[in-house]
Amino acid sequence: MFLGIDVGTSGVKAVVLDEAGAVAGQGVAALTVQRPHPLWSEQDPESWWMATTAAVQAIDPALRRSVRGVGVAGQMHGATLLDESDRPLRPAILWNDGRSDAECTELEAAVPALRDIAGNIAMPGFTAPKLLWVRNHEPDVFDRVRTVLLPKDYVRLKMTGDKASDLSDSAGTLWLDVAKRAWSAELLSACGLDESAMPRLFEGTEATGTLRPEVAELWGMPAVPVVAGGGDNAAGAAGVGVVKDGDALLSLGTSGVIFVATDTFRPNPARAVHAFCHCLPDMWHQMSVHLSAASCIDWVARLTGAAGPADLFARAETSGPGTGAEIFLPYLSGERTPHNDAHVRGAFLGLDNDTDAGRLSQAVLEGVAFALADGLDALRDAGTQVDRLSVIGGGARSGYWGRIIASAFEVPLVYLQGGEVGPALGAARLAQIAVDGGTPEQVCAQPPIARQIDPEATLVERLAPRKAAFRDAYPRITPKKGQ
Ligand SMILES: Nc1ncnc2c1ncn2[C@@H]1O[C@H](COP(=O)(O)OP(=O)(O)O)[C@@H](O)[C@H]1O
Ligand SMILES: O=C(CO)[C@@H](O)[C@H](O)COP(=O)(O)O
Repeated sequence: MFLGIDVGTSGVKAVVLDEAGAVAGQGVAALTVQRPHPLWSEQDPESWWMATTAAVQAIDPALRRSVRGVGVAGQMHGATLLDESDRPLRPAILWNDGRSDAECTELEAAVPALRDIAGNIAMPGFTAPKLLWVRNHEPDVFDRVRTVLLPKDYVRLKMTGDKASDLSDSAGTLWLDVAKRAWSAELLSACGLDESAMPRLFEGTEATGTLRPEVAELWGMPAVPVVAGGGDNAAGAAGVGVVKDGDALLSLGTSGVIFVATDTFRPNPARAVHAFCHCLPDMWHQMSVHLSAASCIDWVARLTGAAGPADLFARAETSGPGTGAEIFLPYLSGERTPHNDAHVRGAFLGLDNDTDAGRLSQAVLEGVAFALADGLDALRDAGTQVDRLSVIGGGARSGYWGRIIASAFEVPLVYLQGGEVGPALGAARLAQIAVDGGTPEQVCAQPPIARQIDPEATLVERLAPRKAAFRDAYPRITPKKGQ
């Protein structure tokens, strides 16, 4: 048995895989996001640790006793700043925090080679500009920073006592030389840091330490090896067999992500396409990243008084896809791909006297699909072909949303067993490689197909003018780009 842990934004998911690689048990524990000021998005690192323990303890004790290795995955980019005693100095600044726009400009000016080394535009979601923001705005905190960790690596520190990370997650800091798979002294020094503040780097398939005896006892399992794991998207890719050049997935978590595995480092920062290491050796990936995807489901459910995602989908279905006048722009936290705009905010357009909760809900499902379709186009403009997508994340629970997305993309969607908990599944598979051996192709093979959703000709036709109206709307709602 192998345990995989995913420190997501909405909650921690823990799964146990059996010898055949199937999900034998799982536990979840919710997390909340704090937004004390406009543009800010934070979580308390201690809440990750408490939720991780709760999620693991929710798994059947008999399964836990059989665990032979643990893998960790998690939300990327979050700046977790520790003092000399490894205590958090402030709440972690998350991947969807937009406060560090000015510091992105500062960083690009300080290191003209940044886009070549890091493979990406400096965007506020990444870790490096957040550190510059702390240096500029909270110098007392900055002076006391001894270690910077990513969310899953803070949980690892609590699990094993080791400061370690994998390359897929570390690439999202903007301090990694992504081609060389090593920290870049030049990028670190532009933020007043050096390698002594950074965790040791491992491939995602390598063990980084062993569960501390007191944690093993708390979790009811042996003191087993802990593997490096991956950022949630790369680990999700390992979970659903996105391991060869050109394999692709769509993640419908708090964020929406289109991830394409590549066998070489192919930076193409135009239109905010990301290029990072994969969590598998000698592999990289490209991504389009959308800051609000399934989170919009929870948001509109709250707004319209729906009981939760399932109720929301039932309401949306009553109005039917592609029929309303309403258009939704899902930029509740700003957007990365393709706009790189931390300041844009969401909007509903085309409201009329017939607008009701069902039509608003339907517009939200379509608006997220159109934003993701913009990301797919950005990847295609970067020369990347996508012929089909495996779906992972909580949003994979809805076939109705899948119909809308497949037709907005004009690309088939494949749903694989365990896809809803893909990053945790992948983390467990990486632990299996570290403990039992085997190649990524063998251990991280594609799970059995649960269903496939193809584009529907009539829906493609109905959505096309709505997608065009969506695209026209962005310049009109943002003074920055629309002037
Ligand atoms: N039945 C459902 N249909 C569609 N989406 C759902 C359903 N149940 C939960 N979700 C969505 O799943 C999201 C959480 O997905 P998850 O992959 O766990 O995100 P994260 O990793 O960011 O925490 C929630 O925002 C919620 O809207
Ligand atoms: O910022 C990114 C990727 O660059 C996000 O994908 C985060 O990694 C958060 O993931 P979820 O919580 O939505 O799974």
